[in-house]
Amino acid sequence: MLKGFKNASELDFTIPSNREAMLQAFAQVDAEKGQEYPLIIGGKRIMTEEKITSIAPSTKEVAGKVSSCSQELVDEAIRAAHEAFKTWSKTSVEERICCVRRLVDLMDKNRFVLDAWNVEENGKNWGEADGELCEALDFFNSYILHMRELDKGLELVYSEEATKCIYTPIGVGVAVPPWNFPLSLLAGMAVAAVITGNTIVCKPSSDTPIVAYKFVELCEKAGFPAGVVNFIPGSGSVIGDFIVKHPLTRFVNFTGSKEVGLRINKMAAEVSEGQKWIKRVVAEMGGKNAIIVDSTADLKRAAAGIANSAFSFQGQKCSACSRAIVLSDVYDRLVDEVVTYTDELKKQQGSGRDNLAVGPVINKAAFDNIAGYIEIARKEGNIVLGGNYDDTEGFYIEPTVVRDITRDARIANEEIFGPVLAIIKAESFEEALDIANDTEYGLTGSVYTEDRGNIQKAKTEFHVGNLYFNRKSTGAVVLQHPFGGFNMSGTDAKTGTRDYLTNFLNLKSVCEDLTY
Ligand SMILES: NC(=O)c1ccc[n+]([C@@H]2O[C@H](COP(=O)([O-])OP(=O)(O)OC[C@H]3O[C@@H](n4cnc5c(N)ncnc54)[C@H](O)[C@@H]3O)[C@@H](O)[C@H]2O)c1
Ligand SMILES: N[C@@H](CCC=O)C(=O)O
Repeated sequence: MLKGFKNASELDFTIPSNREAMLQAFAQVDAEKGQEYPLIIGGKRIMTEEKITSIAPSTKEVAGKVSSCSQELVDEAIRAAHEAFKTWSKTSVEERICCVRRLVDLMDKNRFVLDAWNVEENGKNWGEADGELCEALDFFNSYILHMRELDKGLELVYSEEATKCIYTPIGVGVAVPPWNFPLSLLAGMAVAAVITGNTIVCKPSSDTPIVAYKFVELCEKAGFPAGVVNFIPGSGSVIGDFIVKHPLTRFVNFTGSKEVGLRINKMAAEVSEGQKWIKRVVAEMGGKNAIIVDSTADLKRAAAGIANSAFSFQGQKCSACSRAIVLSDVYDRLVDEVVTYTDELKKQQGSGRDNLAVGPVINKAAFDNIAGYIEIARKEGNIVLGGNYDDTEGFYIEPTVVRDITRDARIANEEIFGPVLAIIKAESFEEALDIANDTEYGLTGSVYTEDRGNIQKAKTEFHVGNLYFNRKSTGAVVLQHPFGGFNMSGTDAKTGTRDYLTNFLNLKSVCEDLTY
C-alpha cells in the first residue's frame, strides 16, 4: 500500500544556487514586510480594523499585520465552510487528490519564500524551516496514498447480500495549530480534512499568521473551491471557545498546550443548541520528554543526541528532551560530554537569517517564562552551562544545562518549552524508567544503551507515543515514525497515517437484499 511513497528531501544550502535562492527569498520577505493581510472567508478577502501584529523573534521588528477575526466573522466562516461542504463532500476523491497534487507542486515552487517567511516569523534556521516544509509535503503525499485506499471502503466477508462499507466525510472542521510548526502542522490538518471531503476553518497561532496566510493562499491557487479552506486568525481567548462551541463545527483538530487542549476537549463535549452530532476532537499536546542513558551507552553519541534534542530550535519542539536521566556511574562523564557539545552550539547562536545552530525563542512571553525557569533552576540545581538571557535585539536565551536536579524539582516536571535541560541521576535502569514515566505526559522518549535486556524492558515499560533507541528524541519522519502522544500529551492520533484520516470520516455500512 505504501508503494510509491518517498519522503521529501531537504535542500542542501551549501549548494551556491540554493543559498542564492534563499537570499533572494529574504529580499522578497523584506519587500513584503509590514504588509497587512486579510481574512479569507468563502473565497472573500476581508480586512478588519483590528489587527494581530506579527513580530520577528530574531529582531523584534514587525513582520506584518494580520486581520483579527471577530465572533461574527467566525460565524460567517463556519457557515461558508458548511455551505461549501454540500458540494465538496460529493466531489470525487480523484478530484480532491488533484487539488492536493497541485498544492504539492505549488509548495515546491514557492519553497524558498515559504522557508524564508518561516525563518523570519518563527526564528527557525534555514534547515529547520526547510525540514518543516518537507514534513508538510510528506503529509500531503501520504494522505493521497491513504485516501486512495480508503476510497475502496472496508473489506468485508462474502455474503448473499450486496454489502459495502464506505468512508464518508463528516462536515466542517476547525484547525488550531501552534506557532512552532506553523506550516507543516496547519497544512497537515487542513489537507487531512479536505482530502477526506470535509471543509476547514483555519485559526493559526497569533505568533505565526503570515506563514499560515501564505499556505492558505496556495490552497486557493491549487483550485480548492471557495469556502473549502478558510482563514480566520484571531485571539484564542476571544474566538477560541466560540469556534469550538459553534453548532456547525463537526470536529476540532488541535495541537498546542495541554491547558488549551483540555479546554477545547471540554468545550467540544458540551452540546450547543442546534448541534446534531458528537464533536470529534484530535488534541496533540505538550511533553516533558526524557532521554535515559545507561552505563553501557556510547557517551559521546548520547551527549550529542541529548544536546540536539534539547537545544535544536531552542528546545521549542514538543518532542524536545528536557530531562536527561543518567545512571550514577556515568553521570559526571555524561554531564561533561553534554556541556562540551552544547558549548559548541552556544557559540553559534544568532538570527535565523544567519542560519546558525541556535536562534531566538518565539516571543516576549516565552522569553520571560523561560527566564523564570532558569532562575528556578539556579535554586533547584547547578547550572553548568548557559543561564544567561538577553532580549535587547531579539528574544535570545543561552542553551542552559542544569545538573544535580532531583526528580521532584519543578524543572524536572513542568514543560518549559525552551532551551533548558535538567540532568537527573538514577541508581538503576529500573529507577531511570520510573523517573521517566513519572510525568503526566507521554510524548517522546529515548534510551542510549547497548544492553539488549534494557532495550526490551524499555520497549514495554517506557510509556510514550514515540520511543527511540540510540537516537535523539526529535525529528520524527512521516511514515517512518508516526507521531502522537500518550496520556496528557494527547489523543495519540499519529499524523501521516491512514488511521489519522479516519478521525475525519464516518464509516457507512450499506446492505442491499438482492432477492427483493
Ligand atoms: N504533540 C504535538 O504534536 C505538538 C506539536 C507542536 C507543539 N505542541 C505543543 O504546543 C505548545 C506550544 O504551542 P502554543 O504556545 O502555540 O500552544 P497554545 O496552546 O498556547 O496555542 C495553540 C493554539 O491554540 C489557540 N488557542 C489558544 N486558546 C484557545 C482557546 N481557548 N480555544 C481555541 N484555541 C485556542 C492558539 O491561538 C494557538 O493557535 C507546547 O505545549 C508544545 O508541546 C505539541
Ligand atoms: N514531530 C516533531 C515535533 C513536533 C512538535 O513540536 C518531532 O518529531 O520533532
